[in-house]
Amino acid sequence: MPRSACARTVCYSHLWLTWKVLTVLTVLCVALQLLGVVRQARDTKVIRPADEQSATAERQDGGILRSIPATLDPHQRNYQLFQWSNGKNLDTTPARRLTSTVNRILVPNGYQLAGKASQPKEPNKEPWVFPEIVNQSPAQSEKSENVPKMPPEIPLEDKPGVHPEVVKQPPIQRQNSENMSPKVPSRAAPGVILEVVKQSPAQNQNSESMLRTSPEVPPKDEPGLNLEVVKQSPAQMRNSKNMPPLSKELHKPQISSPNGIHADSDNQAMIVLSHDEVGVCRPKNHIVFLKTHKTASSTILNILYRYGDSQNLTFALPANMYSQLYYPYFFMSYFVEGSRFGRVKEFHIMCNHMRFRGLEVRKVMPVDTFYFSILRSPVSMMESIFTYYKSIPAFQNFKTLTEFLLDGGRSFNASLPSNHYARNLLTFDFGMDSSPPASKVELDQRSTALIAAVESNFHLILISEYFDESMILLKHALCWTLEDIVSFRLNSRSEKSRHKLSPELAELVKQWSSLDWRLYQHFNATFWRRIDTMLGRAKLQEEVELLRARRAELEQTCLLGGGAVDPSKVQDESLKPFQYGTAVIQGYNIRPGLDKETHRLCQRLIMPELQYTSALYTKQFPDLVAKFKNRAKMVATKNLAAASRTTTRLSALNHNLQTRTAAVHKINSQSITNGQPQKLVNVQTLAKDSSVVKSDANVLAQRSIETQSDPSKYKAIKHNIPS
Ligand SMILES: Nc1ncnc2c1ncn2[C@@H]1O[C@H](COP(=O)(O)OS(=O)(=O)O)[C@@H](OP(=O)(O)O)[C@H]1O
Repeated sequence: MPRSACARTVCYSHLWLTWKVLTVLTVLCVALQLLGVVRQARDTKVIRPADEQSATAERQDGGILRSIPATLDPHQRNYQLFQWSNGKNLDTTPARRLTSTVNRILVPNGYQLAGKASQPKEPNKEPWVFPEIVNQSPAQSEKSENVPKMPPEIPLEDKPGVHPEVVKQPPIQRQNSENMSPKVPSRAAPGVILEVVKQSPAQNQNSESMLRTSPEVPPKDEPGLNLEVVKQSPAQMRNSKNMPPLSKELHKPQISSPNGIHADSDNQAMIVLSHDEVGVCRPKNHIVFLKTHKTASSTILNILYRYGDSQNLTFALPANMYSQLYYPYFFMSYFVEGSRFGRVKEFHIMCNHMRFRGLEVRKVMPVDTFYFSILRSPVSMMESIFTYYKSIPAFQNFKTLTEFLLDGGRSFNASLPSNHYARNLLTFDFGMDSSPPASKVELDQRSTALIAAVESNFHLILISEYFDESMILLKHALCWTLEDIVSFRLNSRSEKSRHKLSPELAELVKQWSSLDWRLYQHFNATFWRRIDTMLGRAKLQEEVELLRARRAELEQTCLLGGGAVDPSKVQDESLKPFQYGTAVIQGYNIRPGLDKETHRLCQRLIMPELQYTSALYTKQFPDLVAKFKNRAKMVATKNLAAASRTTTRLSALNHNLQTRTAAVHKINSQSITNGQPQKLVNVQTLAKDSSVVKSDANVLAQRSIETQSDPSKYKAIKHNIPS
């Protein structure tokens, strides 16, 4: 073969080989790509509901659920990954999330419980993170103009008794603006139906009951479980026979947890919450209680205060000795005293009024925090609100709630300060948009979003109408004792300031606060399902009776007259409850002659919110209180000096005035003698000067008296409502 032909053959064979290899590689690539597409499609199908829920919740809750900022510290970041991780066996609602993380409860991704660090991780339980959770969303950029940049320091020189928020408060309308309000989901609305999809097969058996109580189903047309619950009278509530019908879960086989609590085998959230890996019931000490308004929340606050106080736990108290966490602003971590500069290393309990914003709360509280709150029927709540907040613009011009409701909102201006109290207050407190939905479709979408947001941020929602039952549920959730949850009814109106609403007016309230009504209906139903799955009615009734017996015993021991009295009859001024609006808030008198220990216990049981908050603040921050007192003293001294200067000026002016008056009189009498007109105008000017100086002196003197008194009283204005 000629050399050239030989070279060509070699060359072709190489090319041929290369071509063949390339062809094989191409085919392989295409095959791999196809495989990838198929797998992705399958995965997407599996995860879509949860994905949609977390993504939609993020959009809906208007700042409660945001994407995870890269700037968060690893501790916080890990918690968030835990919160919204879309693991195969994790769920977004706290209860099921907990169920699916047995032995690793409330431990973020990658974290191991103490003493278990060396344990191998269970790969199938390792939650994986959905990419869009990590990427920052546009919603992440804070709408900071809606919240104060720093806790507004109270300049003591400023108007005494006036809460700075009254002055600085932006129109509530701004807080409800689109920026902060949850967006209505564009994709399939999350919520109950999606939850059913995500449930375990056993849970799915109960999907019928879940769907029945879904907010998608109009409550009016559905005489289901929740309505039966709602319709009960207080007398019925006390009788177990009249409790809502048992939900299906009760008929399923139950297992006993190590401490004897019965629980459904596939729904162990409550057990998991309070038990560690070896099943030991450990009292929970990291707690957030969203203190909603007019829902018996002050009674719960007292329970939490007593528990934390007796165990020397640290409360996340409002900065600057406020009584609320700068409500109605959206909560910011720096509203908490000691949260800045790492002054307080660990907070245990956060429970003062706030407008909830989960992301900010989680910056303050540890990862294993238990979140709970309480709801009350918007109907009885509205009656209470109207009496208590009578001075807000919405109610000012109406003599009765009936008149207000019959007006149908014609004179209601949502943008006026404090008017948020008048409509969908629960929704507002949970940090959501409380403006009324424009249509039934919007109501469906927004209430679904609201419920989803509450479910994803809270482990337990209690019901005020079933207060004692709620306390039993809470006791098990926190692994506390009966003694820990016993309480006296606080912040309660006397009978004479109560007005019963007719069924027709009750219907008007449900329409007026339609979001709150949906929220209440949903959680009323889930409350009873919780009872059925966690305890069973018989056990619940047994424990409720024990609780009531203990309360009766304490009432006999502690209370003079055995019960509540009107504020005018409260003997110890320091234990008088805060009075507001046209409500008459009752208090208690302690029986005399008690031993020191019992007296102390009784005193704590009846201590109203403001006084207890102030006492805890003083206990936690004695140095700051001393500073406040010093500042108050300094301001008082300054004011006194100013007042005395003014008095000196006043007497000089008076003297001057007398001299000038005498001079004017002299001129006038000469004028009269000479038959000329009097120059009275001079006298009037002098008198005016004198009265101005006098009133200045009075203001300063009053201010100095006020600032000399207890600074906590000076600042503890419970409600930020202009008088
Ligand atoms: N244990 C118990 N069970 C049932 N209801 C109770 C309980 N304790 C307090 N209350 C009632 O709760 C209303 C006061 O609620 P809050 O303390 O949340 O009010 S506040 O927002 O802190 O001002 C107030 O309601 P009204 O009396 O209707 O105004 C209280 O009577």
